[in-house]
Amino acid sequence: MIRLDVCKAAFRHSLAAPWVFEGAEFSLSPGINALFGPNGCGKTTMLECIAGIRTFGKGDIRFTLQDRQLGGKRFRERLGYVSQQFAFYEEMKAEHFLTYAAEMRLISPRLIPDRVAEVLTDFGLARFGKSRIKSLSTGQRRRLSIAQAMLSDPHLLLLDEPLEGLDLEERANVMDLLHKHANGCIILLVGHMYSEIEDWVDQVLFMVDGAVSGPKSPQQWKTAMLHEALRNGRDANIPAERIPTLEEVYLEFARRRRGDN
Ligand SMILES: Nc1ncnc2c1ncn2[C@@H]1O[C@H](COP(=O)(O)OP(=O)(O)OP(=O)(O)O)[C@@H](O)[C@H]1O
Repeated sequence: MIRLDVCKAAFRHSLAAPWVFEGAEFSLSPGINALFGPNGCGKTTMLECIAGIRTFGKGDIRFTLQDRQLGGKRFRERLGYVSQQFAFYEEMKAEHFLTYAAEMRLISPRLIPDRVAEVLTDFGLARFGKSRIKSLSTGQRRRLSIAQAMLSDPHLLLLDEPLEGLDLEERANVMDLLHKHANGCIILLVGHMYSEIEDWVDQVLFMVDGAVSGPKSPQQWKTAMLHEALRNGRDANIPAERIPTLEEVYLEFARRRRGDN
């Protein structure tokens, strides 16, 4: 059993600042989980707090792996994190970069060459192992950034806008790769590609005005919104003649959350 619980979590940048989010409470299990919300609502901050880069002002996380709660070093060993502005050593060749990243993770030296070859192949980069990072395309770089996070086979993978700047085909490639690794790993990604990635996404969280709602599957979000629209005599801004898209559900959810009727 693998599970991440975020318990009554809150964050603010200083004692004088307002809470970015407060009372956030949700549980995630293996699969692809997406955290959606408007610019500046606190998605990156939430990932950084879960990763331990920032500290919650209130609340906590619990990470459970096979009935054992892991914290500190043991938690970090199970964690992969790719930030929005992932920094590379541009002059390094891709395989040297991965070897270096594996050494930093204290992977046993005798296992490193095979593991590096494995992730290069897994992420469709086998023929770019000897290429300098500065010569890779945006999509190849993005795949390399996720590949380095997968080196230690994490059970929790946090990805900040992993599809940013990628073309349609590359976005599908990255989502396919994530789907392949989602069995036995909690993947939490943040971004703005709602309907476009919903076929790959198992659970969705919405973050609006400092509160987190969900997780629910895209289907559950749609059903919930349709039920609510029926209950309220269809005052909702969602179509009557077809199943709403995830974008429409989110926009309606945000409108209601803000009391903007
Ligand atoms: N170092 C900082 N000091 C003060 N406020 C900050 C700092 N970093 C971010 N913020 C504020 O915290 C809030 C949350 O920012 P965050 O980057 O988490 O949002 P986001 O939802 O990831 O946004 P986006 O979708 O644009 O990436 C924003 O209002 C932002 O202006």
